[in-house]
Amino acid sequence: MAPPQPKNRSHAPAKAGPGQPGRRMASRDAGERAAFFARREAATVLRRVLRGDASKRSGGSIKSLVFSPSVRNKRATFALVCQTLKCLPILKEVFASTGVLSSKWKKQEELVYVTAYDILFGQEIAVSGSVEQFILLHKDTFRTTLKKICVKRKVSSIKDLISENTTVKPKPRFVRVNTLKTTTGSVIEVLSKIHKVEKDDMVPDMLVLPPGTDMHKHPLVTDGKVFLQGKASCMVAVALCPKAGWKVIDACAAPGNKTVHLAALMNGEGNIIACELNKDRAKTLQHTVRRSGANNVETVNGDFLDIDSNDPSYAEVRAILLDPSCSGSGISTERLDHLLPSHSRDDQDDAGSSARIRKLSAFQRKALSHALSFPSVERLVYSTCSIHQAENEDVVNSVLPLATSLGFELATPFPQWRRRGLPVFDGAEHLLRTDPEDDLEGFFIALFVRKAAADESSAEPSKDGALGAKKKRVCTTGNNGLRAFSSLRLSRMDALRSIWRL
Ligand SMILES: C[S@@+](CC[C@H](N)C(=O)[O-])C[C@H]1O[C@@H](n2cnc3c(N)ncnc32)[C@H](O)[C@@H]1O
Repeated sequence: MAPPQPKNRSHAPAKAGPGQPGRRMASRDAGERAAFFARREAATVLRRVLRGDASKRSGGSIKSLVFSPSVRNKRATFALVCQTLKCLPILKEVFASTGVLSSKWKKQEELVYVTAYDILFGQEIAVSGSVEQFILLHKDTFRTTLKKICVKRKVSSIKDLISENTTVKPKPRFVRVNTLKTTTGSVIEVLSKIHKVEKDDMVPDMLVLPPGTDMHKHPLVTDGKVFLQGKASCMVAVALCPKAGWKVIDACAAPGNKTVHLAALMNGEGNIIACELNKDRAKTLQHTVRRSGANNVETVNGDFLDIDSNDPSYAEVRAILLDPSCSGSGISTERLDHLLPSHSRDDQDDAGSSARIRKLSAFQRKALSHALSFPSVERLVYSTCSIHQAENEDVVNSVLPLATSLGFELATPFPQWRRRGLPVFDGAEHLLRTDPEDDLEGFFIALFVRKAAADESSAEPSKDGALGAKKKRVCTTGNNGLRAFSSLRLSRMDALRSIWRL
């Protein structure tokens, strides 16, 4: 029976020599110490993940919990948490049939699971922690039970047992070049020395790397020259297409990936007000803004709904990006939710989850109506990373009478994109959906454009067919290969045709 090997573990297995391990920490070798601490860090993260999952509250995705500043050995912790989660149903079955999990161990069951995974399936480093000793004491019983489970399920190895429900198609790694700090050309030059790098054919400054490419610690990322942002997420700011110099609100902004993307699209010119309700997430937002080098972003820790749209300081807001809290059902694979116990219970449509979606969509409607009330807004993007109609088409449909009365209409971002909104009302074809099958996450984008602004912009071009003597920065969400903000002399009609396909 071949045990599965851990992936991406930075603490290499250390061979315990005769006479080892010593009883005191000081005498443990580096491998033992690393394993000892990694198990405890992983257990802390696992507890938060499982509690969030059990209560149906989002306690944060596995990734966000692992990559929080309090976790020191992120890589090892991430690997250990994911591997333990993959094995969790089997481990629970083993503990249930052996009956060794007394109330004493149940109090620290996450550490028991992590250690059991690590000693039974991962690295067999025996250290003198009490949980480690407990697992070692029963190791042979656990192995015998595992063999019986394999026989019962008719699989030849534990590896097969574990991969039964956890295999996910690998996706390319998308990265966005932060043009406030560097150029796409220079990033390609650096990355192509070690990876196959391609330019995305639709989103400017987006690069596509092979699945599994780990960029988390790459200097380009830590220096803020590159952001690890998915393609669908990047389509949102490109769809909004704010002009350099505009005043823009990012209404629900943390962690700030779209805020700094907007800043880059605006070439750092103009003013972005990035609003975030949650205090801790507002700090993350500030950190993201600092890392990006954007100096036209003002962060506000507060409720977007409390911003008075009639306050003269917001009278010049021309564009709003509204990416509110949502169920995250479109990025559940990315968030590794398929590893969570609730996923396997197939309770996605139970009463608790419908109530949660109803509550979210009520907030989304309120926030979208509020965004529409800003007097000078010309362009407004509403986006979610949800696949639920209740958070997407239904929200847009419910505000359409208000939007129409205020002079807005739906426009078509990325007209060449095939997958549009669910056909549940006239005009849903303007909406955009992305799907995990497109190798992306499940995102939804609606673009509202104020008719007066569109009409004014679509006035006949001047005699030379250009926007004016000066080169204008023009945003396109159009055809393959076009840059989002190319310094091109485009005729007004051409520009509008490719940008705001109404
Ligand atoms: C989906 S996330 C935004 C992700 C962000 N746009 C990005 O790309 O990095 C939604 C955020 O909205 C915040 N939020 C929720 N309600 C809010 C409100 N009433 N006002 C401001 N922010 C809010 C949440 O705390 C959360 O950080």
